[in-house]
Parts: sequence; C-alpha cells; structure tokens
Amino acid sequence: MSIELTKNNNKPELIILIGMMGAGKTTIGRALARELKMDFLDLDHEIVRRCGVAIPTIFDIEGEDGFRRRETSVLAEVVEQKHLVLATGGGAVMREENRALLQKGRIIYLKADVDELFARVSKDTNRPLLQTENPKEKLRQLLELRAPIYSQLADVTVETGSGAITLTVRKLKDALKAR
Ligand SMILES: Nc1ncnc2c1ncn2[C@@H]1O[C@H](COP(=O)(O)OP(=O)(O)O)[C@@H](O)[C@H]1O
Ligand SMILES: O=C(O)C1=C[C@@H](OP(=O)(O)O)[C@@H](O)[C@H](O)C1
Ligand SMILES: [Mg+2]
Repeated sequence: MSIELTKNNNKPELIILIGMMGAGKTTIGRALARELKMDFLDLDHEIVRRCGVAIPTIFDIEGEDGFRRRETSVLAEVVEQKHLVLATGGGAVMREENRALLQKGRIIYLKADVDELFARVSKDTNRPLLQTENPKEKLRQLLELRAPIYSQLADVTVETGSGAITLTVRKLKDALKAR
C-alpha cells in the first residue's frame, strides 16, 4: 500500500502536538484549540473511548504492542480530520508508519527537561510505562531515545518550562503565526 501525503505548512488545518509524557500535549492542546477555535482530540482519550477501558488496562491485557496497534489504527483515522488540534501520546512517534501519518499535520514539539516532566507526572498512575521502580530514570531513557525523533519531525518546537499554561499557549500561538 502506498500512502500519498502532502504537507501544507501555510494552512494549519491539522495541528499535531508531540513530545514526552508530561510535556503538556493534552493540556496545552485543549487550550490551544479553544484559543484558535479549532476542534480538539486527544489520541489516548480516543483510544480509551473506543475500547471502553483505561490505558493501564489495555497495557495489562494486550501489552504495549496491543496498545501501539490501537494507537496506529486510531491515528490513521484522525489525521484525516480538518480544523483539528490533535494531542498524541508520547510514544506515537516511534513507529515509522505513524511518522508518515503525522506528516499530514503541522507538527509541534512540546519540549521540557526530565526534572520538569517528572514533577508533572510523578503522582499520576495512568502512565503504565512509568510504573517502575525508578520512573525518573525511565523518563530519562525514553527522552534520550525519542528526543532526536521529536526534533526531526517538528515544524515548530516550543519549550515549556515551569511557567503558566496560558504563557505556553501564547508562545505557541506566536510561533505558529511567525512561520
Ligand atoms: N506548560 C505547563 N506548565 C505547567 N504544568 C503543565 C504544563 N503542561 C502540562 N502541565 C501539567 O502537567 C501534567 C501533565 O500534562 P499533560 O497535558 O497530561 O501532558 P502530556 O499529555 O504531554 O502527557 C498535568 O497535570 C498538567 O496540568
Ligand atoms: O510515552 C508513551 O509511550 C506513552 C504516553 C502516554 O501519553 P502522554 O504522552 O499523553 O502521557 C500514553 O500514550 C501511554 O501511556 C504511552
Ligand atoms: Mg496526554
């Protein structure tokens, strides 16, 4: 099967947020969509809605592989939508097939360092990959592996520090306008 993909950077009908767990894809994505008067969809939430069970349950029953298959299948559908801000899950960029699908949108990399990411997600039990003895080390390893991929895919990269969420949304809007 060959997929024909065209990328139109001047007309962001589909904005896609990528980045690590805790980067703020879900939170910032929702706020950005509201600001831009676009629809919002979170890939993880859509997977959960379709399965009827939470992400840790999908990992328990089907393993990470099962989750990734579902992720690809939902991603393939939702990238066809227009007027949409799409928040992906942090690992969605790891499959070649997904990276091709992501090219349908304007890709924004939300960047944060390990300390910041850890501070944001450490109390959340909804991320099965971090249910380990040393979740900070796991975040560090995942970041090391994924950071070059996020950077390579990104049309726009926005640093999200410890500042307010509204500030990050403003930065993002400006960055989108500037391109
Ligand atoms: N820019 C930000 N500044 C401070 N806290 C943030 C920021 N972005 C997200 N958060 C907080 O971090 C947590 C994880 O954010 P979330 O949007 O779920 O990240 P992701 O979807 O990238 O994993 C949430 O509690 C959210 O309120
Ligand atoms: O980084 C990852 O591999 C994952 C990130 C999660 O989404 P967030 O990045 O929104 O936390 C979710 O898709 C799943 O737990 C796997
Ligand atoms: Mg999320």
